[in-house]
Amino acid sequence: MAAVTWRQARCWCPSLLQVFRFPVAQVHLGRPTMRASQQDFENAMNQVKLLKQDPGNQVKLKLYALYKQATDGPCNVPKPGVFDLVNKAKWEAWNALGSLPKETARQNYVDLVSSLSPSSEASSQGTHGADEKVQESKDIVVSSEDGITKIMFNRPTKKNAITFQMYQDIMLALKNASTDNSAITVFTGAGDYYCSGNDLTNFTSAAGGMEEAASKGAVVLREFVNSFIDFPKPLVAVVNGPAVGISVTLLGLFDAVYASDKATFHTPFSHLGQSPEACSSYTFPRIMGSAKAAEVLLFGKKLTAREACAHGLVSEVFPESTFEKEVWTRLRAYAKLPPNSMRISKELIRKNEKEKLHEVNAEECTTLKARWLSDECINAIMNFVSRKAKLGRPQSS
Ligand SMILES: CCCCCCCCCC/C=C/CC(=O)SCCNC(=O)CCNC(=O)[C@H](O)C(C)(C)COP(=O)(O)OP(=O)(O)OC[C@H]1O[C@@H](n2cnc3c(N)ncnc32)[C@H](O)[C@@H]1OP(=O)(O)O
Repeated sequence: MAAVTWRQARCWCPSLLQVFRFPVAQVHLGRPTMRASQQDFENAMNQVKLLKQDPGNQVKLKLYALYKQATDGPCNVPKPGVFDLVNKAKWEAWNALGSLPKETARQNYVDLVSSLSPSSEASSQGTHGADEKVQESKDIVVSSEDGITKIMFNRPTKKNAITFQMYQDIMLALKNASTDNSAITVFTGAGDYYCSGNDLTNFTSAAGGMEEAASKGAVVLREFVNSFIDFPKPLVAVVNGPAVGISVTLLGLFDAVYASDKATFHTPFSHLGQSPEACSSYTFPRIMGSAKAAEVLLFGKKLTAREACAHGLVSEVFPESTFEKEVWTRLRAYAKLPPNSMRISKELIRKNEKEKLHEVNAEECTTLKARWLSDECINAIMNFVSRKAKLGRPQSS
């Protein structure tokens, strides 16, 4: 429906840059709380006016929506009538942003404008079209095809363990995916593992002392998990093999989890002297009941894919031989569903617990920061680094 309306709108009004006037003078912004400052935002608005090439109607609609969200907040004006095609298309684009925070909208606006400017056209961020790589980074590969943005852990020789840089790349990928043309976003892993969790050398290789690394780690982790809590589109995990640590706990924030029958789910936090993250101290008991969650989070009980499915963490398990084919066929069909409807439904589902999730995330990060400085954790990491310990093997003291 939206596409038809938009096509009609385009016929009626070829120059939508004129229709979407960006009222710079009317901007009243609060104190910026994220990275894009008011100045960045205003610069971006000016940059839009200087664009040499028409960015296309889709992009202009997106810019309009982000601008309105950043300045006025969520759309709460009446929907224009069916014959007011242009304003209806603008309203729909704005409304689709749901309760996206003003600061995030402002940041996304700045990012989108910067991706349109000539200097960044050749940069690594790409243009979010169909079937193309949209983000180049060594260990996180992002591509977009058939309405699906795929974010792939791509460090198979290290079982896709997540480095500090990969946390940053994933946050950027999610930010881009939240406003790109795709309907759904999918995480998966390259090679035999889905992901072996946090790279245990993140802390040992960090510059500065442990105290500094732990403080930085807590900040990065909080921001990282926030980007999953706030992600507005359907988020799906295609778990192709074993998953460990944070790659498991994050699944509680996904909308659907499809697993190969060779996948396993392991959260060995006590073995590592650590504590749960990614809101799992809240989501896991809700998903699987407190008794099973305790086994998993306190005692590090590894779940098979079928067990994880029986306990509600996994949506469906597929035989390894047909896993990729079946899952991607299904996802391509899901990606054809009306995107606004999916976003709005997700927002309804998440709305009532978003605040709680942010609260839990903050508390888990504070707790983890202290854990990372504990002897229990430092010993466990040193044992791993010096090859004395691996999951499943008894730990030396
Ligand atoms: C400045 C600080 C910035 C911090 C940024 C934010 C921090 C956020 C932290 C969030 C907290 C998350 C908690 C967790 O995720 S806990 C889980 C951590 N993961 C593990 O404990 C897994 C450790 N790995 C293993 O036990 C085994 O490797 C394995 C996964 C069971 C696989 O065993 P297998 O025998 O099949 O294979 P190898 O052991 O030979 O592995 C191949 C190589 O991969 C390296 N590897 C694997 N996993 C990790 C890992 N998690 N961290 C670092 N390296 C890993 C392994 O060492 C091998 O490397 P090699 O070939 O060079 O020896």
